[in-house]
Amino acid sequence: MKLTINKNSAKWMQLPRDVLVGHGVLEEVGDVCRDLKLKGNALIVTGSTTQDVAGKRVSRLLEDAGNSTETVLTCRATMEEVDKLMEKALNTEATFLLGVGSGRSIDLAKLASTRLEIPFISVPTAASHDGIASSRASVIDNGKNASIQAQAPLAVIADTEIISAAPYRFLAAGCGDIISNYTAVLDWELASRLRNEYFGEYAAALSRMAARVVIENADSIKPDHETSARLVVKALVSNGVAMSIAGSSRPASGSEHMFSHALDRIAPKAALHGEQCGVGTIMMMYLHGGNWQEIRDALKKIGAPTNAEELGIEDKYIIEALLQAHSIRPDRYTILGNGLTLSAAEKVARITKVIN
Ligand SMILES: NC(=O)C1=CN([C@@H]2O[C@H](COP(=O)(O)OP(=O)(O)OC[C@H]3O[C@@H](n4cnc5c(N)ncnc54)[C@H](OP(=O)(O)O)[C@@H]3O)[C@@H](O)[C@H]2O)C=CC1
Ligand SMILES: O=C(CO)COP(=O)(O)O
Ligand SMILES: [Zn+2]
Repeated sequence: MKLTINKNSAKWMQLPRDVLVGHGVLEEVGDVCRDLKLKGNALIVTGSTTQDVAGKRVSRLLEDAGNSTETVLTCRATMEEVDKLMEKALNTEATFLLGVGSGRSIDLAKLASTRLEIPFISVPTAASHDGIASSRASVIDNGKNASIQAQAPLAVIADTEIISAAPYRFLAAGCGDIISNYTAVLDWELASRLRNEYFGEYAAALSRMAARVVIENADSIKPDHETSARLVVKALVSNGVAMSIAGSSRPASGSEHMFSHALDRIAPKAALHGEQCGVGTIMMMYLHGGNWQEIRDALKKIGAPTNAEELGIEDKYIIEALLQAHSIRPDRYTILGNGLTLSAAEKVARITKVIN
């Protein structure tokens, strides 16, 4: 028997230590820091909207708990912003960072704290993708979108009162990111069969389970509904755990993510990450010969986009992204193989009703 060795696997699985999900848990931020022995100066990384949604409150709560705080407002997820944050953290002698907001603020705090080798806490204000609890970060580096291995948050504080009050589009996008686990795992299995790549049964099972839970509950995921926010946040946290166990993003990112990453590069105005991944999953499931209609129906029930028009992206960019997707990450083997022909790309997009 030939053994496969997980060359990508992390030497140890880095997981958040405290995960708080529920109504009003933001109030616990001081206690969480105490529990984790985080003392001294906190640097809060947030955005112009999210500072009012949660950032200012986090600052007040931490100061009440005896910490001093500085706040930095971010507007772009770039490596230059990471450098600026690191400088600010060093100048203010920050002992830990908090990312308060959605993907951009959390990723910037994640990367800056990783490089400074100090802890960080993730405080999502929207459940738009699984970066809220994972050890991956996405930023623009030298003009290109880069997915980088980083540290996992030491704690995740996901207040469902705040998350359910965010624009519903974010929660629906989070569902798209979770549903995409189905094709990500199919791609991973394929790579294991065709390339003898390491396949992690446990991480794959966890990943599939999160997607199944969201699909089975698609009817009950609704706007302004804390139970929906709680379900989606838990599935997103579980995705972060699956990636940590795998030591890579394989359980949650396959050909459908490569399609989304290609759209980010090509489309003049990209949609949300999870929205693009959801539409990608419909098409990649068709290529896998699976039940793409089930994916489409679930996304429709949730109220997430299922076609180019709903993404706000012209058909020609969908086709171009399908043609370029395989080259986004040449070392990640997927159903896209060495690439689709133009006629195959048009066929999958038409049959699955992504374009007319
Ligand atoms: N680490 C990972 O695995 C992944 C990372 N990403 C990265 O995450 C980023 C995209 O994240 P995403 O969350 O989709 O978008 P953004 O972080 O860009 O947030 C979108 C907007 O939503 C606003 N917002 C957030 N929460 C609320 C709220 N409660 N009420 C009102 N407005 C709110 C933000 O405000 P404000 O301006 O105040 O922040 C921002 O303007 C990209 O940088 C992408 O590369 C994407 C996928 C995976
Ligand atoms: O978005 C992700 C998982 O949902 C992260 O995956 P990537 O490795 O493609 O950035
Ligand atoms: Zn994703």
